[in-house]
Order: sequence, then C-alpha cells, then structure tokens
Amino acid sequence: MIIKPKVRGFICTNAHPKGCAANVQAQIEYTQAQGKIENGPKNVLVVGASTGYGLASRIVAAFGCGAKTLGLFFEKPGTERKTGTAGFYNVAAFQQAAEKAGLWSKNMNGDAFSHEAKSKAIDVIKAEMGKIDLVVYSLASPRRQDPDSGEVYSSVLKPVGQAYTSKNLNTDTLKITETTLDAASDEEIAQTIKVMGGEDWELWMNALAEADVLAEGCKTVAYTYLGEKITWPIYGKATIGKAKEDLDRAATAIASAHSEKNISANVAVLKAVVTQASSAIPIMPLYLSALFKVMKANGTQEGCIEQLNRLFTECLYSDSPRLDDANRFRVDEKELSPEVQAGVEALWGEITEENLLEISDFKGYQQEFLGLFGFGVDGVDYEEDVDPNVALALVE
Ligand SMILES: NC(=O)c1ccc[n+]([C@@H]2O[C@H](COP(=O)([O-])OP(=O)(O)OC[C@H]3O[C@@H](n4cnc5c(N)ncnc54)[C@H](O)[C@@H]3O)[C@@H](O)[C@H]2O)c1
Repeated sequence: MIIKPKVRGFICTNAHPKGCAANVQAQIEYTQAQGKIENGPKNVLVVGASTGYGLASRIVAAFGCGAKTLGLFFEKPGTERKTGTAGFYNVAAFQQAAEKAGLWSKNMNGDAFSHEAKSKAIDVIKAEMGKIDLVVYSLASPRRQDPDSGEVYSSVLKPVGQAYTSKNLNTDTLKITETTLDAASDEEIAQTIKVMGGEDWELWMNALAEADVLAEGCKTVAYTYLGEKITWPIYGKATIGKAKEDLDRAATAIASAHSEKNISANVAVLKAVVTQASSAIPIMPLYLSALFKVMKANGTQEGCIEQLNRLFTECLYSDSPRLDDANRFRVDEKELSPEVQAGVEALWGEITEENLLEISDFKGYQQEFLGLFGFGVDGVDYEEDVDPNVALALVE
C-alpha cells in the first residue's frame, strides 16, 4: 500500500510504518549518543509507552540505561487494507531495536485503567522481570472507565471560573479567529480530575506494592505541564490544570503509603511539545508555533527525547535534582525562562493569518505534527509500497 497522510482537523487518521520506525530509530540514536546513564533503573514499567513522552521515557530507560522495559499502551494494529496507529508502529520498531540490542522488552496493548491490565502486568513482572525500580506514568486519555463502578468519565479542555476568549489557529484552513471557550461546570472539572488526575497512578502503585513487585527505593514519576500566562487560561489554570494538581496530591499519597519500601514519587514538569495529546488542545498549535520560533532562534528548542534524557540525568538519577517547592522535577526551565516567554508574548501579539508562516514556526509545528504519524520523515520513500500489517508480539 502507498500511504499518504489523511489529516482530519487535529488528528491524522492513518500512519506510515517506516516513518514511525525512522522516528523511533532517531530517538534511540540520540539517546545512545548521550552516553550511558550511570545508576539508572534496571526494571522499568512505562504506562503510556507508545507515543510522546512515554515512548521517549522507555527509549531512555532501555537504550540509555540498559533497563528491561514493560510497555503498556492503547493502540490499533494495521491490517492488509488499513494502517495501524502510529503508536503501534512505534512500539513495533522499538521492540525490533531492543531485540537487536539484546534488551529484554515486552508489550501490553489494552486499557491501563482496568484491573485486568494491572494484574497482567504484575504476572509478567513476577515471571520475567525482577522487582521494578522505576514506574513511569504517562497516560493522556480523553476517557476513563472506573474499574470498580464501571462508570465512564470524560475529560474536557475548558477554562475554570469564567469563559475565555483568545486567538486560535485552525490548523487545516490556517485561519486565525477569536475563539471563546465557556467555563467548565463543577461536574466537568470533577470528571476531568477522574480521568487525568492521580487516582489511577495511585491504583497502579498500590497494586504493584501489594503484589510485592516494587524494589526497595523504587521511583515513580508522572508528567505535567505548567506553562505561563498565554496557556494558563486553557491549561495551567483550566480543567486539565486542576487534574494535574491532583497528581501533586497523589505523589505525596504514594510516597507516604509506601514509605516502608522507601518509594519516591514525583511529578515532573515537562515542556510543551507536539504530541497527539497536545495538538488537540485549543490555542496550543499557535502557542507551539510561536514557542518553537523563539526557542529555535536562541538554540534551546527540545523535543520529547531531549527532555527525557535531561529528566533522567538532571533529575531522576542526579544527586542534586532540580526540584521546585512542590517537590516536582523541573525540565521546563528553558521554556519558562523570562527571555523565551517575553519573546513568545511579543510574537503572540503580532501573529496574524497574513504573517503566520513568516513570523512564527508554524511550518516546524506542522512538520512535527505529520512526523508524529510517520509522514515527512527524512530518508523514507513515500512512493514505496509498504505492508501496513506490521508484526508485534503482545502479552495475551
Ligand atoms: N505534550 C505536551 O506538550 C506535554 C507537556 C507536559 C506534560 N505532558 C504530559 O505527558 C503525558 C503524556 O502525554 P503525551 O503528550 O506524551 O501524550 P500522547 O498522546 O503522545 O501519549 C499518550 C499515551 O497514553 C496511552 N494511552 C491512552 N489511553 C490509554 C489507556 N486507556 N490505556 C493504555 N494506554 C493509554 C497511549 O497509547 C499513549 O502511549 C500526559 O500526562 C501529558 O499531560 C505533555
């Protein structure tokens, strides 16, 4: 099959297996070029391991530290007539590279919020891994089914307290319009916390501890974004920000519930990058286009893999981790530097439909967006007939 991108709004409904594989390979090579990470983890569980920050976490754990990794995700395989999701192809490429490098690695495709996923993971850990010394929690999901009540909760991306009007870019038509987002109701805030807050992270850690598969001194980390003035009304101080505040509560609860094992739990604050999750957030594509312009100009631009290498070496496995007063690891310091934020604010005020391509890095944004699905990747022949049905062994 010849595979060309099918973009619908903020998602691309297909993916290119070879482009995804090339992306994964580039992240592996970047990590290897940084050199081996001393005192890194040996047995790692990554929840949300197929794309974005979770995939990069797994690559650093495996190829930077030599760890065994168990990855969980929610993806679709390809068939003869339909492509699989990008995450499925990413994991298939990761698995091939891990095998080639002699690194143990196994994969589970399913609903991480379920009890079943937790007990399956525990079985694999017990049978094949040894005790876990790092749990990465990197889920981004619009929905969560409560594993006990069966109730399904949905997250919303809305401001809290009052409606918010801002310029917003339609990434299909390249039209910039004023968009007003209504304030979330209390029910919507509560549902978003149920989905993207810390409850499931705690359930994972409790299940792993109860099954006695956590090593003494095991670390666990969950990811958040804080941002600054431009994004606060739709992220930091909005429904998703409320859910992310709940991660801080969960981190404290996890550490205190498992203090006998000396478990450390931290939220890590990462920079804004293009992922399937972030491209769905209103305002973000325009913010990212401005941010990339400024960060590329001053030489500080980073993607998932650069961020994750620094999270491991400068925070998780450093004797002097960069922590804020809420005990969060900070890897977003370059994005939040006063110079970068001032540059973005200035650009934000100036961007119009007419000058979008000229003064912002929308081209860079768009390239990274297509790249998420394996399109526009250097060295890939998009005229080649490729088989969308890529093999990947999964834990049954
Ligand atoms: N993208 C950003 O700019 C940014 C910045 C800072 C922090 N973060 C945070 O990083 C974390 C990961 O986000 P991302 O941007 O890498 O997202 P992403 O969409 O690239 O990855 C989400 C992952 O979760 C998995 N997943 C979703 N629902 C699942 C389910 N029910 N069961 C199993 N797996 C499931 C997906 O398969 C995928 O592996 C999120 O907590 C996000 O808030 C993102």
